[in-house]
Amino acid sequence: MASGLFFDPRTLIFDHRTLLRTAPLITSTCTLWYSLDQDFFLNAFLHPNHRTRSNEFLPSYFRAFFGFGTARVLALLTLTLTGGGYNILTEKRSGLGGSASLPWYTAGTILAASHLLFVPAVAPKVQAVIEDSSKGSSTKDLEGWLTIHRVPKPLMASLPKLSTLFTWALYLIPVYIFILDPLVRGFFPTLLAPPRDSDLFDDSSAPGPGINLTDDSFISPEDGVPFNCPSTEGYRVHLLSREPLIIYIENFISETEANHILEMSVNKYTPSIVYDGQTERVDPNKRLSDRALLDRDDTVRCLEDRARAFQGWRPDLYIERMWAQRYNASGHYRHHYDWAGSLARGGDRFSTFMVYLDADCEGGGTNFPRLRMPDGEGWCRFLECDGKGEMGVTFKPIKGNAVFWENLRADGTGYPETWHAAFPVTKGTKVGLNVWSWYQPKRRNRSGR
Ligand SMILES: O=C(O)CCC(=O)C(=O)O
Ligand SMILES: [Fe+2]
Repeated sequence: MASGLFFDPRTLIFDHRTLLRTAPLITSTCTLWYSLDQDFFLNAFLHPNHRTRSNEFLPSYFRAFFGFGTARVLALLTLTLTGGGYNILTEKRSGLGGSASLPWYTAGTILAASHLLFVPAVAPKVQAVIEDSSKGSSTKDLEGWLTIHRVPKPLMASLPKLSTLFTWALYLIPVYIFILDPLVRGFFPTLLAPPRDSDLFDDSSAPGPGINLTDDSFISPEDGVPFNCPSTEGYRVHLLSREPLIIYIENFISETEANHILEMSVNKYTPSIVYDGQTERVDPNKRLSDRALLDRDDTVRCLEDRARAFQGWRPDLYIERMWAQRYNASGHYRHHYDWAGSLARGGDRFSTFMVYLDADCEGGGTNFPRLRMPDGEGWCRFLECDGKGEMGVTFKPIKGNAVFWENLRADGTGYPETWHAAFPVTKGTKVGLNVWSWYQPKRRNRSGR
């Protein structure tokens, strides 16, 4: 369970996992540094002014130097392989959030292990220096050994060998993904902020390719069609986080409503798609589920109404047409944001209700790796509390309940903490309902009217 053990600015994921994620980078940095130092200090023996005395002195120096040197290199390599292996295993086990970093940890660890392949090449040269096999020209053997440790001559003779450099660079990438990127987003949100509303919605500018919030195949307009809602509504709310706002809602939807939606969608499912900013496609690796667009009957209109009321009938919010999402065994949705940073293009998903319509399953929790586990024991009714090495907060799918969160800050930038996933369903079926509210500020002219 995330405990804030290591580093915890602004509730990002800085805990003991952070330390373990950075471990291979730290040890491979030490190896790189050691390699640079070794090259620097041993090269002094090759200086023409020292060479004659070096030839005499080097074998005995090497006998003293080499025991410690080898132990240090092997210890660092063992730590790198252990750290790399640990990250590979945990990323594989979580199956999701680590997906982006898994190839880098794997490549870095394979490359680190491949350093052992150099042993047959370097061992005879080192042995030759130690035993002074050349009888007075041990600096030649040293030269041969150092060359193996460096980038080949035509490139940069003073750099350590490429595999050491590459190992280091490969481990840097997951550290960027998990630590540097969230840090930058957390502390400098304005760097990624879209232009101000007054710049965006200037009537004098030509309309760009926009998200069409008047398209009723996409948005559920408030069209005045009358609808009946049962009078027995009643949900209980529990505040998980104020910033970003995250509220757990018990009984957001009644059993009758949930069953009705399950029935109306049963014959309408098609494979879910992912959108990469340009195209929509089915990608079972990222998202394995089926989805069904819901007709706007009384039950659905009641839910739209409930979602609007829950958000204080906030102006400029538009409820997206609702989709049921069905996950069978091994169904999942990898970590993602529901927001797209698309305010500039006409709107963005301001908030999400993740409603559990059916939860006759094992697994399938909704995971937020960048949230901190709240303290109260009471949360264990709704959250996975047994740890299992997972990160952040995982909501258990419970029929009728919902998780509500706001995706956007007041300035329109997305919250990095809302990075979330549907963990794989391991048994049975889970059906979720997405209720997304789009935000589109009213167009203003340049004078701000
Ligand atoms: O099913 C879940 O737990 C989350 C689904 C989700 O994040 C989505 O559909 O955007
Ligand atoms: Fe989502």
